[in-house]
Amino acid sequence: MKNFLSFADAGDYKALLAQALEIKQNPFGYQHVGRNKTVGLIFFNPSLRTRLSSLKAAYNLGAQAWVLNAGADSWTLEMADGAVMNGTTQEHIKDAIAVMSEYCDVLGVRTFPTLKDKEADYSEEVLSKILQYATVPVISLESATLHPLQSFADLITVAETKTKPRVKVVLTWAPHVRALPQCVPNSFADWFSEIDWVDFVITHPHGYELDPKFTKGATIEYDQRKALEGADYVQAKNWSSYRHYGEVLSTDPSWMLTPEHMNLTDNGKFIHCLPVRRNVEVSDAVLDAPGSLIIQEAGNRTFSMQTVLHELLK
Ligand SMILES: CCC[C@H](NC(C)=O)C(=O)O
Ligand SMILES: NC(=O)OP(=O)(O)O
Repeated sequence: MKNFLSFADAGDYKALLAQALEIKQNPFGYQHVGRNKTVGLIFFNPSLRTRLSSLKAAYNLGAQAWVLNAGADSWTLEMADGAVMNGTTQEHIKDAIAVMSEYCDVLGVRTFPTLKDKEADYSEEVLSKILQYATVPVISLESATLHPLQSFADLITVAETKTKPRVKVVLTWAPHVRALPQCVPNSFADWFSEIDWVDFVITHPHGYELDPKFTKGATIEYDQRKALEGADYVQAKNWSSYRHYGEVLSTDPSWMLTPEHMNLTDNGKFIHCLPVRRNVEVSDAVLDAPGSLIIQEAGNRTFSMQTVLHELLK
């Protein structure tokens, strides 16, 4: 593993999953790997789970860690190569990333999409610059198109709770009051389309089709109720349109997940990456039900990150 940016970087996902389940059972058993190492975390956007679970993962592994909120704690960064920096930007990203690489052994970076410039976002323009200038391995803490640490934690959660050899996993779109990135659903599809013991279904209104490069192997079902029939796991998440880039095409409240929706499943368990707009995306009754795994799923963010750090630092 050189960097951790997508499912492809997981390599043998079965081995990585087994390692994660072992680390979860023995979280302090690998401190020789992190001793005398430093984890750097740069956030260009807000975070609770990713920020805190990454620190916890570093400490579990015996490493030190620092966090930088780009633009708030640091100088205003210039992203354009060749720019004449006589305006409001005070430091070029090429200098900032090269310098931060001097202060850590692995660099985690969160860089959300613009949701305005589809070409820039889907070419991962900012992450590509970071990869170009970093001199240490890079971990995506959610990039412009993917969120691999979240999807890996989701896989850990499903694997450790499933009671059947093969499970039906459904990703359903949910309404929201804002335009959100496609990163979480793209990444969930990037991972769950490839797991050989999962039947993977994506359901959403017309116009919310994700980039086909992530949804190969998934069944796309526009009828949410039909998609939910017999599901073992349901992940709800809002995303803005990929085709009509960044647009909110629907706020249809009938897509909000309720117990009536979950009654269509096969005693299905519920997951959501959080943060969630309660009673807009998903009802309290679903989020707080015995079959809701949202807190266990959030807890598994520590172990997805700790496993990746172990692979990159060992
Ligand atoms: C983990 C989720 C992060 C982000 N959520 C919001 C609210 O921006 C998203 O939807 O990608
Ligand atoms: N799920 C997740 O990544 O949460 P944060 O955005 O709070 O880190």
